Amino acid sequence: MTEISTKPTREIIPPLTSSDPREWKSTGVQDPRVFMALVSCYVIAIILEMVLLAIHSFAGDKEIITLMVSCLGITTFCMTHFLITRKHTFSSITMALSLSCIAVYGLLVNHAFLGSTIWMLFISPIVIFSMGLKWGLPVMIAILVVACLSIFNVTNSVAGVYNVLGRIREIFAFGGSIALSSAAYYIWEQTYDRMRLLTDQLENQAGCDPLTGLANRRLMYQQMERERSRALRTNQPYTILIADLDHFKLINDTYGHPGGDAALVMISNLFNRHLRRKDFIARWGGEEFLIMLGSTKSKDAKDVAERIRTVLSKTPVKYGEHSFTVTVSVGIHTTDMQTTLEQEIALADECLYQAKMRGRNQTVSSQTPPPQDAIPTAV
Ligand SMILES: Nc1nc2c(ncn2[C@@H]2O[C@H](COP(=O)(O)OP(=O)(O)OP(=O)(O)O)[C@@H](O)[C@H]2O)c(=O)[nH]1
Repeated sequence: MTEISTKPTREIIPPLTSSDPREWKSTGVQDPRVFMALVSCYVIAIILEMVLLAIHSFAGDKEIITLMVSCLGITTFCMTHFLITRKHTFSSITMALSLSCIAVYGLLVNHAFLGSTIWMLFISPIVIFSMGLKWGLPVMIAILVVACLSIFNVTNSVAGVYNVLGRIREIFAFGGSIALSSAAYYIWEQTYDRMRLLTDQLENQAGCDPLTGLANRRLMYQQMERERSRALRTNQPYTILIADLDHFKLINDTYGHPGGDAALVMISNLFNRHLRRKDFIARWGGEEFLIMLGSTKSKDAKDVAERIRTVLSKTPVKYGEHSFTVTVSVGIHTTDMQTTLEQEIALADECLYQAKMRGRNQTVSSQTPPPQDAIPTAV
């Protein structure tokens, strides 16, 4: 008996919006909640810096005031960049690196800037979550090495107040924040990947026809809407084919419902094999398929439909010891970008009806001139 595969025969494209920081680099932050969370981080950093600035202004320490004003300027610049582009990688890395430099500078040059390395504890999560473990961890280790060299080379009066144990403690805390951030990132990545896999599986199941593994109507509408926006943007027309198997009731009556199912699976796989990966195909109804050919003009679409029709009529369906052929009628409509998607589907359906009326096992396009005998002759 023909083996019935219930595996999806083609990859279902997941929605574009993502909460995965690994994708923000190219798409920018799409999720409004994540966007607001990141903006809040910048606002909190600005408030903290303003409070520190106010305290040091009160104390009248000019050098620290200059450092705090620099921090404030950098954070404001990074937040503005993020608000405009919605991409946070550049902003967070700029902020993390420049604040590290200021912290190290404060430690080395300004002896009163005690505890500046404490601020570096915030830098590890920002860098690791922005760049990922692959790049973030080496960057953080490099910053840690610089911090070690700096903190143990302090020759000014800080050295007196800041004993060796204190320095070791600060470096240990900084190293600990790197280790903790890396572990948190790793756990998050594993959990996110697992969740993403499960979500994709659920989405696939919700959008798939269980028998053939093709997209169902719901998913097909989403894919068609996406292709339609692309076509309107690029001004490249797409074509809709509606293919309906001929006399399928007879096949069910002759070979039973399982025989009909085997034919549907074999035909779906055949359609898939003869279409490009960028074309969309769905099981539109019982023995009806809707195919959307992206960037395809009427003439080329007609060739594709003819090729599918011919191949199908020559390929026998094997079911147990039975072997039989199935034919298909196809309605074709190429968009003129003026009508709605529903109207275009209706026009392709009208062509399918014409193909059935003209005797089945044929293709009819809305651009095909009607047969000679249908044109009334002038008297
Ligand atoms: N085996 C099987 N049959 C199905 C499935 N869905 C619909 N059908 C059958 O497909 C047949 C469609 O019959 P009709 O609508 O009369 O069309 P037809 O016999 O193909 O005739 P034309 O379309 O006019 O050529 C019905 O017998 C349905 O039971 C399915 O999932 N599996």
